Amino acid sequence: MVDKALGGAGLRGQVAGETALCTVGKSGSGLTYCGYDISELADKAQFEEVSFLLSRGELPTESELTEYKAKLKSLRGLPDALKTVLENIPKDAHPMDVMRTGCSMLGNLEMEQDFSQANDAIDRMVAVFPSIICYWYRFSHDGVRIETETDDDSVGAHFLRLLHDEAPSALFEQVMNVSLILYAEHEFNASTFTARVCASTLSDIHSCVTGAIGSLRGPLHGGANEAAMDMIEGFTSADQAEDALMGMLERKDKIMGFGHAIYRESDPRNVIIKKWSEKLAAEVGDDVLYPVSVRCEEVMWREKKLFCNADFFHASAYHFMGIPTKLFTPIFVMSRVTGWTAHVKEQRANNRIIRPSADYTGPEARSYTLISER
Ligand SMILES: CC(=O)SCCNC(=O)CCNC(=O)[C@H](O)C(C)(C)COP(=O)(O)OP(=O)(O)OC[C@H]1O[C@@H](n2cnc3c(N)ncnc32)[C@H](O)[C@@H]1OP(=O)(O)O
Ligand SMILES: O=C([O-])CC(=O)C(=O)O
Repeated sequence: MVDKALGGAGLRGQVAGETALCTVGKSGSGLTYCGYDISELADKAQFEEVSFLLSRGELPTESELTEYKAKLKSLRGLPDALKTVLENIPKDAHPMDVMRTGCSMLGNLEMEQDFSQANDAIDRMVAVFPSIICYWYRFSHDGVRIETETDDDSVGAHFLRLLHDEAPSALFEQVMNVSLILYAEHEFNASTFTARVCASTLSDIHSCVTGAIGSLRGPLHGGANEAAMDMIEGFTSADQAEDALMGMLERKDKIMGFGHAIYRESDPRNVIIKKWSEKLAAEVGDDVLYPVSVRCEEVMWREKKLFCNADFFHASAYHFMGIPTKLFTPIFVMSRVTGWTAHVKEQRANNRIIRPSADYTGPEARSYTLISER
């Protein structure tokens, strides 16, 4: 039964299915993965434990984690045909389009033949997505063909090494770890719903993920971290940021990195990434971007009761780690692939094709006029 008050545009407030993977805005700090609170996971877990949890349903034991990480390490290499495709994508392409093409090409080369192969396909995507984006980025921007098979212990360190050609500091590796955990899963958000709709037709897992990447690309969803960065780096001080923001609000501009479709008062991921952004600011000696970000947060709450979502302080955090803005949303992909694919498996396990109805608002029935008489 649809709640009329909440229903309508954007399917807001309507239940579109069941999930055992995640709660958003219900218990604990407001976000849980398979019952585990996000703040505890971000504080204590490795991203690979979370990835294992989402694909296997339980946290790994120590030996399972060791084996799982060894498997991910062994899957970081790129097939030659995929390298060729990546080398042909222009430098000015959008990195999310590179991810979309990379995932789709992987599906051509390593097709999921039947659903029993899902976990192998998922592990491969988790392991190889950082290689895909960095191989393209370094080839198109620096003119080098990088070796993507590294010995780094974590997905986050692997990504940073490929990007910067050196092992990351312990702090940077930890921030990447936290970031990947925070972005891993979020119930029926737009990109996950895309993946589930695709899965409901019994399509293959690479098609589901390719579609989801397309949905995540938009600035109202994952693309907001890049859009937030574009905005804050234009501000020269906290006071100037406040003036500019007041003007934007006056003009009714949408402020990227603020607001949420489900959370009403805060996004539990914000307090976590904000803390790490502050640590990074101190580490790199920033005295502009972090204070500017904090002022934006204060102004938005004071003026509009709008709060930072997961994306806002990710912008400064990634920037402090020397990550180019256009790679921000691909990092989201590297993480959310775990949530998307868990939903694909959940959809498959209890499937009915997703096919809602529409209220018709077009013309009344009318008869066809021959083209010669129009
Ligand atoms: C990881 C993620 O994907 S988190 C989301 C990332 N996206 C962004 O940061 C983009 C900016 N934010 C937004 O566009 C929206 O807040 C969304 C898309 C996240 C949610 O959209 P909705 O569910 O429609 O928002 P909601 O119903 O809470 O909006 C209420 C009002 O606040 C306004 N509002 C919401 N967010 C913002 C914002 N960031 N800036 C200015 N106004 C806003 C809306 O325009 C709406 O006003 P209206 O009723 O006059 O149209
Ligand atoms: O849940 C949403 O609508 C968007 C979001 O925060 C996410 O996908 O992480």
